[in-house]
Amino acid sequence: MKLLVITTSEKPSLWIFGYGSLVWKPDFKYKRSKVGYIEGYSRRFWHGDNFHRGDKDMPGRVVTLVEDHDACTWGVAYEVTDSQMEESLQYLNVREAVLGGYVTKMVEFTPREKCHGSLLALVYIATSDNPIYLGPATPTDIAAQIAICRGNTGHNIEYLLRLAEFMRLYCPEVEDDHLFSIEAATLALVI
Ligand SMILES: N[C@@H](CCC(=O)N[C@@H](CS)C(=O)NCC(=O)O)C(=O)O
Repeated sequence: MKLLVITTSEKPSLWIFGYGSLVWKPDFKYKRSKVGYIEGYSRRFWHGDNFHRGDKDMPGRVVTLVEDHDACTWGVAYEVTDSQMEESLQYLNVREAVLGGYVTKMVEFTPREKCHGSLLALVYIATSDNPIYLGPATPTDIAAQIAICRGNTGHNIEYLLRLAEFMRLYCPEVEDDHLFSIEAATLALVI
């Protein structure tokens, strides 16, 4: 896949859009970040995770993007420049692609600050032909799975609650029924 590296009078750079664990744990060096959204996708807990938040016997549930013409998904875009580009892509290739089953796509990102125009950004998406793709389930069933799964990086509950916390802190105006219904159902199970 060809990446769109933006070359300006300053320095070549690449924007990477995160909408799941990347919003609260990018774990790579970047020049700056912007909160904003991409259009035409919904965020769904429909991807399995048998490494970070689950294992082969009990895969956890993590988010991916599904095409949805009328929807938009909020997250964070990170700008990486110079050596940060190679370092971040190498790191994310292992974390997202090799261990997570995500593939890359270029999408149009719109920052919240309206004074800035839209940007092209790289995003990691797990498609339905992915071997660990779990697909749709009710919030109750997704919660029951998240409540009992953990993996090499930690509990699946942490993954869910950190994402919900990000949305409340940085996107308080956004109504994400899918995310918050799963959060409520999970907390009802564990508290
Ligand atoms: N690609 C999405 C989702 C990324 C994601 O959650 N990937 C999992 C891999 S299955 C991950 O990195 N997990 C790390 C963790 O759970 O702390 C994003 O942009 O945030």
